[in-house]
Amino acid sequence: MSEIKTDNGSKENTETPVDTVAAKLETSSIANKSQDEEDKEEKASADASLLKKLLRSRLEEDNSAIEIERQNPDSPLYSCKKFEDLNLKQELLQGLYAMGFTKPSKIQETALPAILNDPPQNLIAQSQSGTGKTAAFSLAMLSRIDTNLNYPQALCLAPTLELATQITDVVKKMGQHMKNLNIASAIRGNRMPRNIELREQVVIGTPGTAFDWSCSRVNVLSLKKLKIFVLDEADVMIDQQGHQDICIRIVKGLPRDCQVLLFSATYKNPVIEFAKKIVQNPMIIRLKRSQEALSYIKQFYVRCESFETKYRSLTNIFGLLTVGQSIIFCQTRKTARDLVVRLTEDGVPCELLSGELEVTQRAACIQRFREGKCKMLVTTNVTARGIDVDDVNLVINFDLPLNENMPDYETYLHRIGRTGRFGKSGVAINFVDTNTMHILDKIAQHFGKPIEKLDATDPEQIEKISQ
Ligand SMILES: Nc1ncnc2c1ncn2[C@@H]1O[C@H](COP(=O)(O)OP(=O)(O)OP(=O)(O)O)[C@@H](O)[C@H]1O
Repeated sequence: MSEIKTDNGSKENTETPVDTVAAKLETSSIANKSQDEEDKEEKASADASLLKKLLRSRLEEDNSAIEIERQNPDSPLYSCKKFEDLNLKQELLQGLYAMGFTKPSKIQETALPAILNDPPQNLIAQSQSGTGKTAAFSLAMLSRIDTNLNYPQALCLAPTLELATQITDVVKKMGQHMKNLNIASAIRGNRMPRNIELREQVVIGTPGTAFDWSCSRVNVLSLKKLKIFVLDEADVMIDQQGHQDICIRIVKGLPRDCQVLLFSATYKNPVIEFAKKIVQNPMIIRLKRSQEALSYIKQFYVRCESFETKYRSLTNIFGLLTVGQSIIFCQTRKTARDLVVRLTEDGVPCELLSGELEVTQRAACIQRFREGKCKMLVTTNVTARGIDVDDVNLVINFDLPLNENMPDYETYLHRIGRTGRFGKSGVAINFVDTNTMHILDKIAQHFGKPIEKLDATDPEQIEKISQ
């Protein structure tokens, strides 16, 4: 059962006869927006990040390789296999144990020795979501501050209020045994009286409010005594209007010896450029996603020139294959919605997961999928990043993942990596047309794995793919 919020804010049950589904989707508030607006994924990347955090149940560890770049050859380069070897304050170790952390994650093994060292080392770290970045910088902030001093010593910025709140929760948990630890939230709605300086040692918030508190109007947050500045979700940050400039202005106000750490889940060019403006002489650590999963996935492509032919191919495939759980990826919210409407009209049970839903509704939808209550999920790029389900054995790229008309390899890997997890076999089928055939070729080349042609009208071929 799913719920969709209507214009008047009331929630309705969408487990209704087929003919009303389209109408319901159409009446959802976002469905009335213009195409441009609805396909805009700006806020969606922050939402997706939050979604991942809400849904995450464990650390995402695989056989990723660490790549390190150092500008200062004197900075320490060793990996630390135990938290006990990091010279942490006892109460911080207790906090880690209370959180159930027994040993550092892969990114923490490499990043922590460098960032906890003296003199402080600046760092740019990139690894996918769920690999322990938040825990790493929370530990760094809590290690650097002196709780006997009542002024801000650590500042951490995240792109949205919700993401900042998630970080605050982690820092609170980790610092639960530290006496006199106080944390301030520099987020919208937290009003501060003018000219009364903050006494909290850690400040966590969003760029706009932090800037307001420090550089412009209220003047309650002095940057001058900060020992550590953390910028989280740099990739999401640059999607948010104006955040880049504000961050750069805040960094300009930091003392020279303030340690700067920047974290990002991706490492595309705009992120690198932004990172380099913020962080001087950084050590750069990147955790490269393992491509091992691809060995367990059979990849195919079907030539389809229109929505109609894609739809027919899809129904042929589902008519002939025994599918456990499947995810169908579309490029836009509109395509995803149109597809769900058609499938529902034809009596195929499926659910729509897209940016049209509130974050909590999305989390509930993914939860139903995880529990196996929903077997087929139709979704868009960004919103699907929180999905972590072990039983998906078929992924269909109704549209190939593109980034400014170029193949988006990372997203491709991420999408089809949803099948073939933990050595199970999976199938990925790509629908391509004349305009995207060259994109598929590039994807096959990039990963060095063949993508076989499939005739979706030939029952024998379809049956063979699952054997
Ligand atoms: N060393 C560890 N041992 C066990 N669990 C850990 C460890 N470090 C982090 N975790 C847990 O793993 C999950 C992911 O960690 P964390 O949120 O720090 O990752 P992240 O890379 O910051 O993800 P995101 O980019 O989505 O914020 C969390 O549930 C966290 O509590």
